Amino acid sequence: MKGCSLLLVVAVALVDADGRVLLAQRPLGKSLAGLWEFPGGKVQAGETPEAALIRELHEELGIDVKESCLAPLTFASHGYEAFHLLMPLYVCRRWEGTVTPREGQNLAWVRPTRLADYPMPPADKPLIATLCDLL
Ligand SMILES: Nc1nc2c([nH]c(=O)n2[C@H]2C[C@H](O)[C@@H](COP(=O)(O)OP(=O)(O)OP(=O)(O)O)O2)c(=O)[nH]1
Repeated sequence: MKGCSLLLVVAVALVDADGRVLLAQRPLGKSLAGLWEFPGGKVQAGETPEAALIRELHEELGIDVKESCLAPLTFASHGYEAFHLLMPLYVCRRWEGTVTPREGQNLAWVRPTRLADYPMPPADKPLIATLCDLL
């Protein structure tokens, strides 16, 4: 394939005490607007995936997560038009603070078996089965 750039994005399945997973709706004006995704974002140059995730969770949701509370779960690999997305998905059941939509995004706590009710980016759809099996 010619000129395919790899984009590294890190994301997390935050799981609450009832076993529900947090989804965030992508705001209007962004790519994939309106779709429901796992919190996270792009890994910046010089950053580890874990550090990027901890930073994004603080910025987007106002929570503090320790690296030891992040466990690798699975990953997405998906070819979008403009780039190929490689997205490790961690699981996290422990954090400090209250989940708050700091960027005005809609949030939903969703049972794994109901994830398919929420329209997600194409990269995320194959992750649902794994979440149902492993959470
Ligand atoms: N955080 C997150 N991003 C996802 C998921 N699924 C998926 O395809 N993505 C894509 C959407 C974006 O192209 C990229 C994440 O970029 P980002 O969230 O940090 O940046 P952004 O909204 O400004 O993205 P963009 O408008 O520049 O495309 O990964 C997901 O479950 N969580």
